[in-house]
Amino acid sequence: MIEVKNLSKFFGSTPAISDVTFSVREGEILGFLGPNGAGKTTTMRILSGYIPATAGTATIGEYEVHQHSLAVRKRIGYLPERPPLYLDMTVKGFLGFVTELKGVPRRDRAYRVNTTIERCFLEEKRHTLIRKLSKGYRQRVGIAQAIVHDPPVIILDEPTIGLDPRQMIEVRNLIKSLAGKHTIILSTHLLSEASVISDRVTIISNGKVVTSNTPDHLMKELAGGGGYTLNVGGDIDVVKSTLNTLPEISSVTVSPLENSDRYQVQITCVPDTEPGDKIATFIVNSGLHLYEMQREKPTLEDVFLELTNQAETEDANKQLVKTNNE
Ligand SMILES: Nc1ncnc2c1ncn2[C@@H]1O[C@H](COP(=O)(O)OP(=O)(O)OP(=O)(O)O)[C@@H](O)[C@H]1O
Repeated sequence: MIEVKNLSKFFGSTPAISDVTFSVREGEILGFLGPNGAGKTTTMRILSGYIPATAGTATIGEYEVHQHSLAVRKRIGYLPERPPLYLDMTVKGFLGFVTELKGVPRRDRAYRVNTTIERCFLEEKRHTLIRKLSKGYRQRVGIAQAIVHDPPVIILDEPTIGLDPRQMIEVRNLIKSLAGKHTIILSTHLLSEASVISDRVTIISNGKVVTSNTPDHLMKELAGGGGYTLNVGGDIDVVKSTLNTLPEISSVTVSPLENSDRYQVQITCVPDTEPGDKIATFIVNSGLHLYEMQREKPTLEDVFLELTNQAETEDANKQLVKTNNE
């Protein structure tokens, strides 16, 4: 549905994004995740037809966004970081006005406004002036203005920024309820947000895509299979070498616990394996006491920090080589 190929944007001689490539399938939610200044807003603005790219292409359906910016604007709903709301209008009045701007035929306007008010849970605020709404409600109106013309594609730039935790959950649930019928790109600097809402996550750092995958795959493939921490008693030497031969285990470290005859055993697993039962049975059958066993799973947070740090270090190294060569 959305194909972005080798997209770059320079502001003067500074690249905001370089060679950005990713795609989004129909009905999917893609989380576009990156730290501040990574290039998220720049990419969203190019996709929405607001600014041209310096190089590369972006297509929405069959339309290249720059060549067919009018056709593209009809097919997308865009929520910029700061939603363009008219504070002196009521929710209903404003959404009616947006349907006019977006070229919705007159006969369909009331229906579109009413359905959107319902979908965005704005019924009780329908006649309220926007200036009197809380930030959470304003954000819902921002999303409502993006979807009121029923576009197949929705682009949301940091939709929960500045909201309190309850409002964040409400807005996230609203976004999730839009998937399937719409294809959604959502930019965020919040890892937890990207992983709970998105079907797939594209991580961007320093203007470059670092990786794209499902939240589950990112954890499994990039942070390894995690492991187990055990607290055991008995003749540890007997099991240490044999544990190592289990195909699901990549390493075993044993350290004696202070003031005790017990040991802490740290086991690292091969990705995509869950050998917990096997390990426990093995320890107990070997005549050892198993006092405690804990699964240590890598978090997406670990992956994110590792990937964005790697990208920054690589960029810094390249810059150093360039400076040394000059
Ligand atoms: N109009 C502009 N002129 C000059 N530089 C810009 C402009 N817009 C963005 N940049 C630069 O491009 C880079 C990417 O900015 P962008 O706003 O796309 O990042 P972001 O990931 O959306 O960050 P944030 O989460 O802080 O909004 C930054 O270094 C920024 O300073």
